[in-house]
Amino acid sequence: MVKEKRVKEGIEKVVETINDSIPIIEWDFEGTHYFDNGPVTVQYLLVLDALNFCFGLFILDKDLSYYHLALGLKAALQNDKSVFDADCLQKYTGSELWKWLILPRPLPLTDEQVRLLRGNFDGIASKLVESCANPAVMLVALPTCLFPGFCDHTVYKGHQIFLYKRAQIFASDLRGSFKGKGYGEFNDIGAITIFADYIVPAVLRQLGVLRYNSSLAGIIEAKLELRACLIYAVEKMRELIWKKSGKQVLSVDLDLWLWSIGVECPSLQHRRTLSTYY
Ligand SMILES: Nc1nc2c(c(CN[C@H]3C=C[C@H](O)[C@@H]3O)cn2[C@@H]2O[C@H](COP(=O)(O)O)[C@@H](O)[C@H]2O)c(=O)[nH]1
Repeated sequence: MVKEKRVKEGIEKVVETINDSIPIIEWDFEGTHYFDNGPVTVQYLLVLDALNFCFGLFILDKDLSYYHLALGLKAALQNDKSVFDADCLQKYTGSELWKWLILPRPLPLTDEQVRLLRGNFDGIASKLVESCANPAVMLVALPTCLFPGFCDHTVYKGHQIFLYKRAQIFASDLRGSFKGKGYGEFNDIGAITIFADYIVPAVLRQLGVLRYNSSLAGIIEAKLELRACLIYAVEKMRELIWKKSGKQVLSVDLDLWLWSIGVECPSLQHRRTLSTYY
């Protein structure tokens, strides 16, 4: 599916176009996220990223997107500051969730989403963050241990592959939201890779880095390969920028740039994916 020489050519072209540095996109450029500079924001982000999947289910409903989730949770929190307390989270049912998110219609699979929220949640997300010495690495490791819904790994041709999209987004969201301070202070953010969803591979395809036949997107194995190739290509892109200019760009910044291109390009062709992992 991916030819290394072509990937290399595609990456060289992109790096040349952006003049060895990536366009800086501000976190929450859309203005959709809750922020109060304290532990409630951490709780909000953990709940958000626990549910940050399976918008692919709304394949028949183009009006619903990630933004409905971010805004719905924000509105719920503005209405009641205790809405994400652990004892409340324990009680929600799937059908309660969609009413609570003020969505125009019921969401499929919400019972599964709520089950994942309950997970091993023993209360306070900010304490989880405070307990991590190397926050980025630990914040990917801990949720994947504590919450089965974050365990975005699979076996591929006899090898276990770890992608951990949503756990990594949680760490990156903390950093972005708190602007690198307090709960968002990370000394190891460089350890995080790009977040392998179904939008950024399509952006890299549009930019000429990845080439694939869109009919492949229906096959589970091909989807996994695509997500893995995305991570590979972005690591190569960072490497090339480093070699050419000595600049150390972060995958989280590359992600935000590429993701923002994807969500702001209505003509971008990507298949939404039915998965609780991404
Ligand atoms: N690679 C990558 N994928 C991301 C995000 C985010 C959230 N980023 C926010 C955080 C701060 C920023 O300002 C952004 O607002 C969501 N997604 C994924 O996209 C898909 C949305 O599909 P649709 O249902 O069509 O809206 C879905 O799989 C969702 O999990 C990201 O950052 N990177």
